[in-house]
Amino acid sequence: MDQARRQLMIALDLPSGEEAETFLSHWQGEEKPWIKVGYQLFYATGPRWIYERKQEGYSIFLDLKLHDIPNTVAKAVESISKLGVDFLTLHAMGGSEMMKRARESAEQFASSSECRTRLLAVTQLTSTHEKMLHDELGINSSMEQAVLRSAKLAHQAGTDGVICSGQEARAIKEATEPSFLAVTPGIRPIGASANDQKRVVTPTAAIQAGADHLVVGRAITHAPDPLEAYHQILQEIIEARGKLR
Ligand SMILES: O=C(O)c1cc(=O)[nH]c(=O)n1[C@@H]1O[C@H](COP(=O)(O)O)[C@@H](O)[C@H]1O
Repeated sequence: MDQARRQLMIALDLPSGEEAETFLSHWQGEEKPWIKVGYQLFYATGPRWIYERKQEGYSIFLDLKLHDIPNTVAKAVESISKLGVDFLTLHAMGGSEMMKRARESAEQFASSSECRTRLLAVTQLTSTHEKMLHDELGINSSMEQAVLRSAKLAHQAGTDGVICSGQEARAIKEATEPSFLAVTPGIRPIGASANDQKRVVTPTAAIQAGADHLVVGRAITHAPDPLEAYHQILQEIIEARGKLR
């Protein structure tokens, strides 16, 4: 898979396995895209569907945003690791002990170290803005400080990277290390509606900020021609990468 395709992940926020498969048939004859499966599709289909897609050769990001006591999360990671998914999310707000136990489980239950499920910690959701952080969550720092605090905690606890907005990707890389993954949802091509997202950036801005992967849902899934929308974003990634050199 070329670099740009590896970087672009489609959030398959769709209601059933059947609809997801019909949607993915747009890519027939092309390399399989990276797919992210979140609450809606996972609760509709379950682990078997994920396992089957993995067997078909999809790279899968399972976005279950685990957040519970350390033992419960460790046991969940144990079950999920057996599916062989590539990425899995958990909330950094669950704390360092929870994240460490998750990492231990992922290592223990991977069928080999190359296929260990990589753990990504959610810092602050991209639907959160600074006023919400202060007024609703009781966090009295700036958004960047709050995100960096979670990212450093996740890094120390042994996660492979974080979910953040492209607005914070650069600062996270500087505060941790370049290989610590910055995966950025809240991607909006110029002119696209932000919907419920608050901290949005364009594909170009995310690449310029050093994002490793871009998660794109509605800009592709709701497009009249999803494959064309996917290719337009791929092209934008390729051009932005070209300008980095
Ligand atoms: O963990 C995620 O993937 C995630 C974290 C976050 O902070 N913000 C966020 O939007 N996401 C997910 O990324 C996708 C974004 O979808 P669109 O807004 O439609 O592009 C959704 O599937 C969200 O669940």
